[in-house]
Amino acid sequence: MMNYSSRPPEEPAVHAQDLTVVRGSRTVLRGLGFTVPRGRITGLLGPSGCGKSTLMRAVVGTQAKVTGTLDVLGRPAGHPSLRTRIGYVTQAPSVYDDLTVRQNLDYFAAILDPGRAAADRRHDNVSRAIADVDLTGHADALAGTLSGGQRSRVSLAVALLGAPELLVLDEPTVGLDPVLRRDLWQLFHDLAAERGATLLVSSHVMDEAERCHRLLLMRAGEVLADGTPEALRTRTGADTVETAFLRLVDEAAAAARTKESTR
Ligand SMILES: Nc1ncnc2c1ncn2[C@@H]1O[C@H](COP(=O)(O)OP(=O)(O)OP(=O)(O)O)[C@@H](O)[C@H]1O
Repeated sequence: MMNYSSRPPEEPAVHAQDLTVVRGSRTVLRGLGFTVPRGRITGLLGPSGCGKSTLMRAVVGTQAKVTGTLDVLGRPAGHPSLRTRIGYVTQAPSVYDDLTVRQNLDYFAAILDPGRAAADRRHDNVSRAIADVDLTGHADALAGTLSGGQRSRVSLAVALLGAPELLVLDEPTVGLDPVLRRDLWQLFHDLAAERGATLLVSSHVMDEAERCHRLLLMRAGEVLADGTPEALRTRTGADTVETAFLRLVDEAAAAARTKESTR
C-alpha cells in the first residue's frame, strides 16, 4: 500500500492555470494560476468565504463547473487514476458514529485493500493510522462518543490509510486545543519529510501560516500571493504573515483603484 511517488521534486503536485469555478450564479474562483510543490506543506490561507474549500474540491475532482487547466499528480483533476493517490478530509468529519474508531478504519481499509490475504497488512495499516493521529487510547471507543476534534482525527486517519501521495486537508485544526494542534502540525511535517507526501492544508488562522513551507494567500476568489512565509514577509516588509496579508490586500485594492481610474 505504500506507494509514495519518487518523481522528481521539480514536477509540481498541482498546477493550475486560468482556473475558474462557477457555483450557482457566482464566479467563486477567478482565473487562478499557482503550483503546489511535491513533498512540501502548502497552506491555503484566506478569510472565510474566499474560496478555499472550492479550490480543494476542484483539486480532488469533486467540484462541478471547473474551467482552465488543473493538473494533479500529472493528470487532469478528477482523473479516475487519482482516486487512490489523494487523501481528502472535509470540514465535516465523515465517520460512522455507531462504529468504534478501529471499526471505522477497518471498514475503509477493507475497501482500499480487500481480501483475506491482506488481513495482516490491513491490521497494521489501521493500527499505524490510529497511532498517527494519536487515538490509540480511544481505538475501541464508539465514534459517536468522541469530541469534535477526536472525530476529525478519525477522518484524518481514514485519509492516511492508503498512504496517499497528496493529502488535501480542509481546516484540519479547527476546534483543537493548542497541544493537539501542535501535534497535528508535527504529524504533517513528518508525513512530508519521512514519507514524501504533499500536503495542501487550508486554514483561516494566520498563525498557522508560519508552520507551512509555502503559502497561497487567497481573497475573494483570487490568489493574492504565492511563496514561502519568509518571502511574503520580506516582500511586504512585515513581521508576521498576518500583516503581510493585510498589506497585500491594501496593495491589491490600490491596484484595482488605479486600474479603474485609468479606464
Ligand atoms: N453551493 C453553492 N452555491 C453558490 N455559492 C456557493 C456555494 N457554496 C459556496 N458558495 C460560495 O462560494 C464562496 C466560496 O466558498 P468556500 O466554501 O469555498 O469558501 P471558504 O474559503 O472555504 O470558506 P470557509 O473558510 O468559511 O470554509 C462563498 O462566497 C460561498 O458563499
